[in-house]
Amino acid sequence: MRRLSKGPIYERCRAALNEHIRRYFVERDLRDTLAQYHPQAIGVGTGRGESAMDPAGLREVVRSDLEGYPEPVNLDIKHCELYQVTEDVVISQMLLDFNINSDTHKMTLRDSRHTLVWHLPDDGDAHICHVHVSFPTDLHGEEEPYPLKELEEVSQMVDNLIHDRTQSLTESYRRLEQMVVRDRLTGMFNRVRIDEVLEQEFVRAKRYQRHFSVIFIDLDRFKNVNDNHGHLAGDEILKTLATYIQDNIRITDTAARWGGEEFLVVLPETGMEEAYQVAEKLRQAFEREPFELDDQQIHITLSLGVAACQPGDSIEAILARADKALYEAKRNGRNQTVVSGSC
Ligand SMILES: Nc1nc2c(ncn2[C@@H]2O[C@H](COP(=O)(O)OP(=O)(O)OP(=O)(O)O)[C@@H](O)[C@H]2O)c(=O)[nH]1
Repeated sequence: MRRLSKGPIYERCRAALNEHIRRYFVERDLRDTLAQYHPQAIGVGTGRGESAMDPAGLREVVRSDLEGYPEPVNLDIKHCELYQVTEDVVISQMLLDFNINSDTHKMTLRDSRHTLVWHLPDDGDAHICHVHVSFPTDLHGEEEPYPLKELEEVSQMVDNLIHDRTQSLTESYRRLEQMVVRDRLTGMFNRVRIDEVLEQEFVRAKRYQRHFSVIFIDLDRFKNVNDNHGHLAGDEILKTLATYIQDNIRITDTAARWGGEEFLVVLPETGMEEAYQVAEKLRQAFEREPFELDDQQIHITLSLGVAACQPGDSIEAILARADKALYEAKRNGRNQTVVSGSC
């Protein structure tokens, strides 16, 4: 634990502490005060003991304090120190004298110690994770009334808790993202993700005068497969094709299920000629792959349409050309690759 006297962490924590003093002791505003507490904040003293070991308990103590005496509190901050515990956890410790003197309340408290554990995330506001208040009147013998050491342990615990929560949030976010950008059946990216990739590729190609190509891939006479062998068999073929495409493109290429039995591959840094070769390699190898359906071996073919980004293009125009090329491939008898324009 290191005492802070200057630097960005010091300034940030000092500003948060000043704000806390204003909200808690001057404004006495419950909502604003509670907004500075981390949802998992616990604590409150006095002495060594803690009276609120759960977040709801702590909030209740704050509420009854502020509602019990809503007037600004006269206070004299006699001493204030900040200690850094970890990269984003700081402890502030203040020694205060209070003086409340109204018609209904009269109280003077000297040398009250307020210790707060702050979490200062890189990407968010500072929050109070732990509060400890102690009054010297609670001193028994040699007992340490301001247990910094213990708070260090508590802050470590809070730090771990926040770390765990962040991890589980990241995991939930990842799962959610998977649900949003992945196709349920094949596990491939869906339209949402490929649209983003197209956008990025398009911007990059335009800015740096680079090129890229796209390939539409469509199963031939797939309806027959569904009709003759059932929808589940059709699903298996879609899954096989998805894996097959993934396994046969470069790591820098992105493939997605565009919809139904149609797939799209985006190939950065790839001109028409090269994209055509990729498409043909996929087509020829897939044609050779036999499928075992209802004790029959069948071969399924692909039709492919290729287009490359040209100067003055738009994403819609590139996709429209690739789609037109695919349509040509179907019209010309299927099981072939057609490029839009010349290679
Ligand atoms: N099993 C299965 N079939 C699907 C899925 N999505 C689309 N299909 C089927 O894909 C077939 C597409 O039929 P069509 O558009 O007539 O195309 P096609 O039979 O492949 O004929 P061409 O494209 O002209 O060669 C339909 O039978 C759809 O039901 C899916 O998720 N699973």
